[in-house]
Amino acid sequence: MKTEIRTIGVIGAGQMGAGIAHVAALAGFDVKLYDIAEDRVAAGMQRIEKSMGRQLASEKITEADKAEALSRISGTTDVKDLGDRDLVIEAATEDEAVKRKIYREVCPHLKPEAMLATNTSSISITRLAAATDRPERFMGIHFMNPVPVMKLVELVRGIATEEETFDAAKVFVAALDKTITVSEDFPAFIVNRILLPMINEAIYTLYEGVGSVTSIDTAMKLGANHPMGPLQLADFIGLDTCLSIMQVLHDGLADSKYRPCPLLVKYVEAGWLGRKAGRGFYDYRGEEPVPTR
Ligand SMILES: CC(=O)CC(=O)SCCNC(=O)CCNC(=O)[C@H](O)C(C)(C)COP(=O)(O)OP(=O)(O)OC[C@H]1O[C@@H](n2cnc3c(N)ncnc32)[C@H](O)[C@@H]1OP(=O)(O)O
Ligand SMILES: NC(=O)C1=CN([C@@H]2O[C@H](COP(=O)(O)OP(=O)(O)OC[C@H]3O[C@@H](n4cnc5c(N)ncnc54)[C@H](OP(=O)(O)O)[C@@H]3O)[C@@H](O)[C@H]2O)C=CC1
Repeated sequence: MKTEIRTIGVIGAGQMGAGIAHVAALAGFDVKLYDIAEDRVAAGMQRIEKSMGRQLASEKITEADKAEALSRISGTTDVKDLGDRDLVIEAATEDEAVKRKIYREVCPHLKPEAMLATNTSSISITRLAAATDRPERFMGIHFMNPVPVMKLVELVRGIATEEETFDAAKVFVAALDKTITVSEDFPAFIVNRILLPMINEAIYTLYEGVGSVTSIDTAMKLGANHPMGPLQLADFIGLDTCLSIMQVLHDGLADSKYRPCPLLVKYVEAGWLGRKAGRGFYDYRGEEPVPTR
């Protein structure tokens, strides 16, 4: 069944869902942004407006581009509104139970030929596909944060993903002017298999008192030319997402080297989830970010 993608649904209006809606609308696709609560959808729409404002300010887009793109995005809390979509991308919380529940709710409303994809950072595509009614038209389309800026999209096929699904995804990602890399379906794929253990090691470096928040981030920004320090990046990603990815690696690869740092667990238990919670390894509630330890 050949899939021509013209209309997009995005599930989850958080930082990634909003970013995916942003780039798809700018590329000319009609987008419906779904979340469970009106205030979440509204927050996602505001995030998109702000992010397009940055691109306007730096003359990456024109006022007309912004206005046309925003007119292509509509928000909804009614899952039935996704029934006319050619491709639905799930970008909800990195929690397998949440994702599986979403698929059970959404699939009965989708067109038979619609594709369903997940922006998961780490979870088995094959296992998630088995929770849908369309494993042959399901795959991982993994954007990077922040979506409007990062060139990479990681494509991951499940064991049942059909070739025309993969082909349609490649055409869609190319239309967004993104570059793909293809990962096999193993825990955390390529980017996060390499990046998150580095972030986890930075948290261990802090936990063991080898360095402070400032000295660790300065070391990697100036010593390894990273654009963000690893602790700053962890806050940017979200400490709950970082912990989920480490748990997927630890459980999936059964190697103690992936055990999440106890300090990361503590921060998540405290609700200090990073930028999105106002506080993580840095406190973002003042003028400038201030280390929290
Ligand atoms: C967890 C997963 O599953 C996978 C992942 O995503 S892992 C995380 C991958 N992402 C990274 O590693 C990001 C690392 N950080 C960076 O690349 C940079 O710090 C950054 C691009 C985020 C910001 O760059 P910077 O030079 O420090 O700041 P700044 O100059 O303000 O921004 C550069 C551009 O990015 C844009 N930008 C910055 N932050 C942004 C955001 N949160 N959302 C949208 N655009 C943003 C700015 O508007 C600016 O765009 P223009 O050129 O159009 O003006
Ligand atoms: N953060 C990052 O740097 C990256 C994350 N990802 C992946 O993208 C996905 C989203 O991450 P991110 O945007 O950071 O997460 P966020 O926590 O920012 O956003 C998740 C969104 O999903 C919503 N949500 C929760 N449950 C449901 C549901 N049942 N139906 C619809 N929406 C729901 C949340 O609402 P509420 O807040 O009310 O729970 C929230 O708005 C995850 O799978 C993550 O691993 C991929 C690349 C990078």
